[in-house]
Amino acid sequence: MPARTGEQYLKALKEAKNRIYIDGQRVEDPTEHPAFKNVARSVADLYDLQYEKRDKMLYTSPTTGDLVGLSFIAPKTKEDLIARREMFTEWARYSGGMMGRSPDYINTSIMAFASAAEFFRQGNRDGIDFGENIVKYYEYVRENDLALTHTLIHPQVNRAKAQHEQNDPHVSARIVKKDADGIYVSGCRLLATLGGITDECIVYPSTLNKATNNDDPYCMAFAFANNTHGVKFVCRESFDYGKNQWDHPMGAQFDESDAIVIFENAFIPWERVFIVHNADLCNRTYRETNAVIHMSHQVVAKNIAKTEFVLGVILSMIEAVGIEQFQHVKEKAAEVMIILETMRSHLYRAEQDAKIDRYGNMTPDFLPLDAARNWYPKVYQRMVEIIRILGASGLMAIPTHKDFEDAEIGPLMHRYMQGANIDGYERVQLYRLAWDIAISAFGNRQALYEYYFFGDPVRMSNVFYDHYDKAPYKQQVKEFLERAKRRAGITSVTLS
Ligand SMILES: Cc1cc2nc3c(=O)[nH]c(=O)nc-3n(C[C@H](O)[C@H](O)[C@H](O)COP(=O)(O)OP(=O)(O)OC[C@H]3O[C@@H](n4cnc5c(N)ncnc54)[C@H](O)[C@@H]3O)c2cc1C
Repeated sequence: MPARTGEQYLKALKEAKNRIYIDGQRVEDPTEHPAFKNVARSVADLYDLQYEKRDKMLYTSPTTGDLVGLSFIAPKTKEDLIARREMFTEWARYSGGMMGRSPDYINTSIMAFASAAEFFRQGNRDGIDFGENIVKYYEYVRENDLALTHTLIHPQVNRAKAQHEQNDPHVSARIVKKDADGIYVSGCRLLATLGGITDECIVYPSTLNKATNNDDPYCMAFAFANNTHGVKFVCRESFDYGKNQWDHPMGAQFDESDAIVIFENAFIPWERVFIVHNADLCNRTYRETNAVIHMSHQVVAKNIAKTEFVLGVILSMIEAVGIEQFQHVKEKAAEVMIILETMRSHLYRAEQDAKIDRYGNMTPDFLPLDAARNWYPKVYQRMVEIIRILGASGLMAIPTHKDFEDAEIGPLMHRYMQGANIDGYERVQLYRLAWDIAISAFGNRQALYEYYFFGDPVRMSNVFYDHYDKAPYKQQVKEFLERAKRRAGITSVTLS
């Protein structure tokens, strides 16, 4: 089947009857429910965008010849990588980078997993070829253009203990039974962003939390349709308050929702299982399949689009209230410009230094992408802080559209909310956008998302440190000190 249209996506979501819960109630139809309908519409728009810009966003499927989404491509050349990045950028720009979980994020990972089928074959058992399973699943998702969410982490019960050591070892999702047809899973996993409105979910091993063999029952990778019997998605309360997009420009369109996923003896057929009872494979999955690199490529492209958008908001605010001549204002806007240019440099270096990996894919250089994904969680916090510093009271003097419509106070708002060269109506709309990025529940969730979505940045930085090639730099210093000793005519010091 060729790439989906928005209408096809919405129809499938409506018909799936996934078990989604919010605020103590089952959601019958997310395409009509106030917490999900607007963001579902945004995802539908992304699918439609693939057709509006088909030359940039679709490619010919190697198996069916249909035109499918370019985010699924297994890149073979640098041109493929660049084309894929341009596709990521198109989707990211639609939301100003505020939809972290547009489907391209997961699409890149299943492409990498399928390319690395031999990695999954290391876990083959009982006549089941896990490598074949992942290849077939990738092709199924690509040909049906499905939207996927994923869950990586165990519930936050007691982080000082492994899963098998927990007081209640049945909290985190685990394999409770296996038979000739598949596995049965019970327990809980976190945190499925977009889970309320996706077609399927993948349970992945964590990128950071390494397990021992004692945790084997928790060590698995599998996929399932969201309407699988025995699966529930419990979504957090919505930050889409049912307002119009003028009042809530972000929350009313892009609140992706985050869901707790609960399994109650859920049956997963073998063909959807990729790793079973195997801590060793789980610990190595991301690095050895290169999935983390392809996902980082999407993330960095998305974050460049996000930085462009935040910069645009900051520059518009500066102009709106005439604060451009102040030194610290320029300095702060320049900070965001420098973040943008630095992120671009990371991306371009990663693409420029890309190489064919052991699976035959043109794979970006991980080091600059890894640096960018370690850095952005911190600098994003600074970007929204800059919006707050430059916005000041303007971020609170934000009457709603209804205020502007009111016969009595509307004219007052037009006049008293005006900016340097801008009418009050337009200025407030701009500042409401800034508020929704930097102040609102939606905006604060974005900041938390950027900080944590790829894993705990503290532990990520430790992994970065551990893998970094430190020897050349220590050697340089050693040689420098040796030279100083030679020049000073010192050979050794005798301790008295
Ligand atoms: C908005 C949002 C969306 C997300 N979306 C998804 C998603 O779609 N899919 C998904 O799978 N996950 C998602 N996540 C989860 C994300 O992967 C985790 O938040 C991240 O891996 C950190 O894990 P945690 O939240 O369990 O924090 P914890 O691991 O519980 O950490 C809590 C605090 O304790 C510290 N800490 C805990 N253990 C250790 C340790 N061993 N060493 C050092 N410090 C430690 C951490 O530094 C942190 O400060 C999302 C998270 C957020 C906030």
